[in-house]
Amino acid sequence: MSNGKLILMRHGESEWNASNQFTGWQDVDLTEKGRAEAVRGGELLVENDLLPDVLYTSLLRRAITTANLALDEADRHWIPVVRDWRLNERHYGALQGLNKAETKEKYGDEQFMKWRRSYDTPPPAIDPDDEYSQTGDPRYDGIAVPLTECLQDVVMRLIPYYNETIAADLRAGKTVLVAAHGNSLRALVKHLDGISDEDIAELNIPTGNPLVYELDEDLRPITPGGRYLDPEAAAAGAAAVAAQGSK
Ligand SMILES: O=C(O)[C@@H](CO)OP(=O)(O)O
Repeated sequence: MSNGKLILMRHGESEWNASNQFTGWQDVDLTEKGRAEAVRGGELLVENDLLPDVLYTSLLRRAITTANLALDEADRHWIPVVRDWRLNERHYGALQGLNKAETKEKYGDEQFMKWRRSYDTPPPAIDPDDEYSQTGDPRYDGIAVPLTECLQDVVMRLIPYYNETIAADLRAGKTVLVAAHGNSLRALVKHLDGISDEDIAELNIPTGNPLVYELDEDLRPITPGGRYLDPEAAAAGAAAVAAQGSK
């Protein structure tokens, strides 16, 4: 049997994407534009004959709602769902809730980019009593809720999980939809494409645009970088993410 296909989908535009705030584990909703992106994502799945057999999501509303809207559009609302905190966005520590442009202005370009895109420098830790901390949130019962994470931390929580669960479904020939986040998907793409710790800084994932990977017998991408179902919108979307922080 040939391997299944892996479809990665970042959630549609969220309220805090629109207001340019660091989000991380904060559970914000989609905007109307984000909902429309999710529905368009579902249409693209149908147009490309890519109907998921199973859905993996984070525990965050923006990914869950994006998947629901896309799957409803594709008439695949009924497929099995696995939700796991390991697909959550990178925890943004004490930056959660802060405006990106103001943060860049206050700390300068270099520090801003280090916090946003360096592989191994986490932002300052959040106070567990901060209004934007997730400590004590019942959905994370039984796990050590992070107070901050760098991308390397996400790789270390996510890739073992991917290897045990999603990879097994792919080997069984399933078409797998992963609805997740900018930085958790950057961690997964880094692993799939073997991107270096330095080069991953340049990779940005657009909202609501399915990215499809066909995989060989070792689950390596047949086409490096995969294929966005709407490549033009993906290029514009990735450039917009890269430019966040500029006013
Ligand atoms: O705020 C966040 O959680 C992420 C994704 O929206 O932002 P960035 O692209 O700056 O890492």
